[in-house]
Amino acid sequence: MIETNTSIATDKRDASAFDVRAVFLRLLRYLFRHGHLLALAVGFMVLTGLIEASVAAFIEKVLKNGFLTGDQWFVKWSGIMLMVVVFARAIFGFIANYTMAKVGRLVIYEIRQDIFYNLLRLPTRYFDQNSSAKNVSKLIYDVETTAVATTDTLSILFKDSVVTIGLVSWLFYKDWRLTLIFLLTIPFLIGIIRYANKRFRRTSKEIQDSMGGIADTVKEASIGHKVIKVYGGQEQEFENFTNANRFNLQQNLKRAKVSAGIVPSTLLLVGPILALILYIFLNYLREGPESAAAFVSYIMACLMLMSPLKRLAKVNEKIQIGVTAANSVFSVIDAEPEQNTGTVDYSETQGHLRFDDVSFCYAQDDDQPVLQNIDFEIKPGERVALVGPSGSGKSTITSLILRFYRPQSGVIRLDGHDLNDLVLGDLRDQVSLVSQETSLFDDTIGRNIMYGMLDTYDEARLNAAIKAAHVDEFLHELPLGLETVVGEHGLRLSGGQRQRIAIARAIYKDSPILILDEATSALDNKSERYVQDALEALMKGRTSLVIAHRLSTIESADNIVVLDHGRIVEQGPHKKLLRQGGVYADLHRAQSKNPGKKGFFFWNR
Ligand SMILES: Nc1ncnc2c1ncn2[C@@H]1O[C@H](COP(=O)(O)OP(=O)(O)OP(=O)(O)O)[C@@H](O)[C@H]1O
Repeated sequence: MIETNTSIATDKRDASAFDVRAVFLRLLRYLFRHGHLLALAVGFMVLTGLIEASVAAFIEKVLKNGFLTGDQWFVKWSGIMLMVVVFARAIFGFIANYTMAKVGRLVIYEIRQDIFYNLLRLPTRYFDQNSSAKNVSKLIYDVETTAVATTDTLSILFKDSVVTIGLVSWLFYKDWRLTLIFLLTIPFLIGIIRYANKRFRRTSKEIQDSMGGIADTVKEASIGHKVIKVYGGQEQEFENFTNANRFNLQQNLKRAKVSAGIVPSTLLLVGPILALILYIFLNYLREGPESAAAFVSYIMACLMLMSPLKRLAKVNEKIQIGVTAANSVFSVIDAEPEQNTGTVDYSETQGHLRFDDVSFCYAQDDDQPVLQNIDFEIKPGERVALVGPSGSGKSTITSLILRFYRPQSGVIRLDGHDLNDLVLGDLRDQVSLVSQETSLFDDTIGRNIMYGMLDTYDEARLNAAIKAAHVDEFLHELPLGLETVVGEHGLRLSGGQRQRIAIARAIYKDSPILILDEATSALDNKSERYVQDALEALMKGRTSLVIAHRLSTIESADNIVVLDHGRIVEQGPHKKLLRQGGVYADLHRAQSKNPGKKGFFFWNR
């Protein structure tokens, strides 16, 4: 929650720090991709506007030709004329509204496509800094707001402008002096709009951020619902949610106040002017019955002008809302994707990995690097184990191999090539990862095992992976077998079952380099033995980097790299390290006395 508040506070300062014009033009470019539809919508809006604007003239005709002079032709045909006009208005209105809505939906579709396309290519750092809930909020709320506000703006600009121009022309035609008086209100209207603009831009940005805050809290409460129950965190979570929800309410109320204030302010301006017009008409222009028709038509036109004028007065609100949401949306589309400048096309690695004096920190301004002067190698087919207390940098080393991050200094080489020189996709094709958090997708077991490799479907290979990872042991108990959908994050499976699916995925991928991070931690003893056997077989002949908290599983490793505080404190095979009598030997002794303990709780510092 503290984080949410902080980010909101930071964003407050940036609320208007973007180029509104540039964002608006960019938004228009999305609309102009559907130029033909837009032209159709605008064309019919103009026609609809013209029809609406002609109502005042028609009323005058009805009063004059119908009531005063009793023109027979008019009396006979006026009903039909009215019907034709109403029908035309209905049909034109339908075409205009539907086509504009279609343009809006297409823009929403395309912006979402662009966001998600880039999201899949963003560097890991982006996800470290932006919560998934905020991304969801941008994709759903901000995109919708952007497109709806933009299409609404266009509708107002084209239809209401035509109605306004039509009615104002009619007013000028009837009496240009009175109309000039009426138009005196315009500069004041512009003043009100300018004031509202500023407020809107700020509150719109804050509303978007508060939506992200709400999404964050709900996501955390859903994912952590068990912890919340066990530790009685309901009150704390509810308080977090209340804060986010209240902030959202406050910002919405601020916006509503400005929004609700615009129309009354315009009415306060226009009211006295209308009274003045009434006074002038009744006192100076009242000449015979014809002037009554002209007066009714004139006042009608003035009153009819109110609605489009009000909407035009609020068009800036729409633009501000749309542009602010668009700015948030474009920030994801513009976020720089992972650097993939490598040119070495390297699809057949021998699996020789080497760290040369590698140092790394997550944030540039960190005083203490997370990894310092890391030097070790894994020759083709070798197995190297990383051990060390929690936070010593083991997972970070695996992240660097997969190039989720780049080291600040030193070089990591694969078969002599700097990893940065390799084509990113090629590098990752060479590596399989089974990590602590098993990432399963809400899809079937079969598709989870072949994730990203569906085009390589090979039944025999799939069955072999299922067998080797002991997935078959629980598969036959599931009525739908491989077609069983695992639920979000695989929540409908046990931890051990999830991990076996992840191992099967790695086996199916059959890549020359393996990274196993706590690969068997979620398995019971029986399954673990089976899986350990499967992994042993799998690791044979492959370059493997294993992070295991139980030393018993890595005794046979070719090299054991012992880390502490991001530095290698010793390395060598199991026996050598025991003989050396250093930290590894201490740890081994401690774990032998407490075979149940898996972690480095008693790490000797
Ligand atoms: N994405 C990140 N952003 C900033 N700091 C991070 C990030 N990931 C890890 N760290 C920090 O880097 C250090 C090393 O973390 P790492 O996950 O590599 O340790 P580890 O040895 O794998 O720990 P464990 O055994 O608990 O998994 C820790 O201090 C951690 O707080």
